[in-house]
Amino acid sequence: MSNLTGDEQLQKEFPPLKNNLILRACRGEKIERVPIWIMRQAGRYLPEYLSIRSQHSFFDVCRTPSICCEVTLQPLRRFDLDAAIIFSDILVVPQALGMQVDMIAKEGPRFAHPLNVPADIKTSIDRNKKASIELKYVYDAITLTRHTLDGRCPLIGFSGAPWTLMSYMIEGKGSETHAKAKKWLYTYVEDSHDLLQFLTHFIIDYLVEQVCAGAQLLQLFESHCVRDLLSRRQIPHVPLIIFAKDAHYALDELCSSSFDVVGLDWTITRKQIRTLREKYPNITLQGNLDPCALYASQNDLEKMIKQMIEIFGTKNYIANLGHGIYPDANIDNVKYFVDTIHRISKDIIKNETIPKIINSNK
Ligand SMILES: Cc1c2[nH]c(c1CCC(=O)O)Cc1[nH]c(c(CCC(=O)O)c1C)Cc1[nH]c(c(CCC(=O)O)c1C)Cc1[nH]c(c(C)c1CCC(=O)O)C2
Repeated sequence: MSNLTGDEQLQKEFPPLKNNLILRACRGEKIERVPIWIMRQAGRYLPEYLSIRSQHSFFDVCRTPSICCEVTLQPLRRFDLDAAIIFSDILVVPQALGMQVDMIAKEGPRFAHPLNVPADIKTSIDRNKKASIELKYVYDAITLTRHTLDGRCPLIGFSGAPWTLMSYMIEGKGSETHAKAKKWLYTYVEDSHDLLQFLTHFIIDYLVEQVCAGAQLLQLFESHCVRDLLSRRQIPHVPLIIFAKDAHYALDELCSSSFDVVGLDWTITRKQIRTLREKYPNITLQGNLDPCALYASQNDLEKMIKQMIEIFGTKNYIANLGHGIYPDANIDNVKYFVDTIHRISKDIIKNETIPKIINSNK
């Protein structure tokens, strides 16, 4: 393991951290309230984000550190969040490798030339590209944002996982079935393996550089099947979160791999959560409120939040949605979600400690 954690980051003289709740939750330490952040917390449900997007394209926002920093901090001005996540997208990686990706309004990302056959890898991907060079704008944005945060809370870096990225590179856009990408796996076994291997190395360099630039946690997005790709690699010591959407069949694998935190999507049932809690008491779980719960009345929302905290418990837990927030989310309810998680969990933790103090005085 590299010794990067404290020392190299300190050389950048980042301001001291005032709120390390989420880092403590990742380590299963004592916390005074449950930490919360929201997937896609910077995004289209915020008018101030839409205002920036009316002047800059999506990838221009990602590539301009000052604008990226501004957008990253927007949700923190409104809500009492316990982490910031650097504004970017998982598809900056295929871009860095030489593929053209455009963000089309109301449709999502589109690749100009997706991979159709293995021969396309040679023409579309430049294997000499280095994550440290091609994605420097991300590291600059991370360093600037960490300074601007002024220690308010930790900054999360992220990447798409290899199979998710490979799937996008082949499908050329989001896909329900991933049939084209899965067909590759069966038809071009060696080429698929080789591409995944290459992406794995590139992504690990990318994550390491993000930590060097100031990222204090990392989240890996794997929208499909997952295998533990990081265990033997040199990721500097920051907590690693895996969020694997639709991975209900792989939860055991995720919990027994080398991740510190397993993010659960909103379809994971209470029964499954209870089982995971019993089997893996030292794994921190993250999630998993249905993003649609934000459409509910605050009364109903509070009930759902209470239930969620009851099932997850307050220890080894990071509250979040079970998927990225939707563009039509109700902003008042987002604030209510964040504040209610804090309020309810604070009360529970207080009540848990009072009887112990009384007992110890006896
Ligand atoms: C698959 C995937 C992508 N991007 C991402 C994933 C993995 C998570 C998941 O499964 O949703 C991850 C992502 N995308 C974005 C972030 C920023 C950080 C954050 O606030 O969480 C993160 C972490 C910004 C974004 N990425 C995108 C937007 C909206 C684009 C816009 O501003 O026009 C944002 C804020 C666009 C995007 N980017 C992607 C899609 C499919 C889309 C279109 C769908 C949509 O519109 O929500 C690829």
